[in-house]
Formats: sequence, C-alpha cells, structure tokens
Amino acid sequence: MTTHTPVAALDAVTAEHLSKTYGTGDAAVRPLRDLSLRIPNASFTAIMGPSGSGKSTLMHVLAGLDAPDSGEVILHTAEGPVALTGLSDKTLTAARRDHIGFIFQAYNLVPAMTAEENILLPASLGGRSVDRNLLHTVTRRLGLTDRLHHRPAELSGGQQQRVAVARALVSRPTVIFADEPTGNLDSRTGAEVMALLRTAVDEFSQTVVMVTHDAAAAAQADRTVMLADGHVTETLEKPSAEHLAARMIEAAH
Ligand SMILES: Nc1ncnc2c1ncn2[C@@H]1O[C@H](COP(=O)(O)OP(=O)(O)OP(=O)(O)O)[C@@H](O)[C@H]1O
Repeated sequence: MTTHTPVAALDAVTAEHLSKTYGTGDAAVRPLRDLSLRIPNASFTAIMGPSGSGKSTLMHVLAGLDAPDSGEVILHTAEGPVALTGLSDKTLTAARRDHIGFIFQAYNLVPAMTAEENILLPASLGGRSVDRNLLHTVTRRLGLTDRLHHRPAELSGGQQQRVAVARALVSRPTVIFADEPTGNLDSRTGAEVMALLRTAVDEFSQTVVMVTHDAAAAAQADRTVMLADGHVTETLEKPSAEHLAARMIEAAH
C-alpha cells in the first residue's frame, strides 16, 4: 500500500516515493529508490551527495524533464497544484515554460538566438511581459551587458552558463533548478551567481533547488539535502561549509 505524507500548502515542490531504474538484471542501476522530498516555498535548497548518488536524475525528474518509473512530483504554483507526473507532453511543456527555470549544462541555449533573445525566450513563449529593469540589472551583475547580441557559439562556456542563469532569473519562474551552476565559473563570477540566486529567493520569493559538489556554495543555501544510493540520508538546516565538507568526506568512504 502506498502511504502519502500530508502536503503542506507552503511547499513549492512535493516528491513522493520516486523510483527510477536504468537497465535490467545484473546491469540495473537504480538512481532513485523510493525517494520522497519536500521543497519549501521561497527557500534555497542545496542537494549534495557522492558521484552517482542520483542528484542529476532527481533534478531532471523534479523539473519534469524525465519521468520516474513510479511516484509523483507536484509543483505548487500560484494557480494551484500541478502534478508533473502524468501530464501529456504538450501540457508538461507548458508547465515547464510557465513555472520552471533551468540552469542545466545539457539543457542550454538556442543556438540561432542571441543571448538576449535566449534570456527573454521563456517570457515571450508564455506571452508574459518582461521587466526590462530586471533584465538590465541581472545582465550587468553577471557581466553580460556587452555580450547580449552574441549567439551562444560566440560565447565562452562560462558566459553561456551566465546567460542560462540570467534566463532563469529574468523569467521569474516559481522554481529554479540549477545543476552545478557555479561549476564552470571563476570564483568571482560564481559568487555573483550565488548572490543572484539568493536574491531570487529573498527578494522575489522564488524557490531555488541546486545540485552542487561545493560545500561553500551549499552553505549559502537555507538547507542541504544529502543523497546516497538514490535516497535522502539527511536534511541539514543552515549547515556550515566545514560541516558539509566533513559530511561529504564521510559519505565518500
Ligand atoms: N540515461 C542513463 N542510462 C543509464 N544509467 C544512467 C543514466 N543516467 C544516469 N545513470 C546512472 O544512474 C546513476 C545516478 O546518476 P546521476 O547522474 O543521477 O548521479 P549524480 O549523483 O548526479 O552523479 P555526479 O555527481 O557524478 O554527477 C549513475 O550510476 C549513472 O551512471
């Protein structure tokens, strides 16, 4: 029998009993094993865990980019709850466009569009107006002002990543999912990205979920969810970078 934990209205995302298996028999890999998780609204959650513990798989499933074998993901939007699992492709695409921002390396920019067009794409597809002041502030803080009319192929990997960060911030989605958002960046730009993600939570009440291997980045989140072998092992509220680094070393052994 499946049990359901009560859903608090203050969650942005609720995941219940997620399971996912790749392959069969001896070759089977199970990146998600009956994983349940609640992401509080207007909070910044970091996800950490050893390589192969299921972090990227979880992010793809939470963001509606990949379907679990079983279990449910519910996004709590201003218009009410949306069960991402079980939607038709068309409705799922619209739900992602309207409510979710992605900062994923493998889900990046449209090559034929300029940086600015990429940043504005989710809002224009969704028929929403854009806050030009926010566009200017975000792109200035990310050092993109003189790159806005370049296409992705004319930008470095770090600049492309910053365009993805700007796109996720400017379109003001309910939830931003970020997979290693500071991974390609020098420390100053990485710090700016973290500050902007914090601003999205603190000033715009957006929800941010970020996978990272960097204890110093995770320490800037409100809480850190630790994964191992496809399930949550613990949730730490406001841990220090030192504490997280020690936990990561323990988890790797
Ligand atoms: N499409 C796929 N087909 C087969 N196996 C997969 C697929 N995607 C992921 N896996 C496997 O599932 C497991 C979890 O992968 P996942 O990428 O979620 O881990 P991770 O915690 O993000 O790892 P890392 O920190 O190294 O990025 C790994 O063993 C991986 O090899």
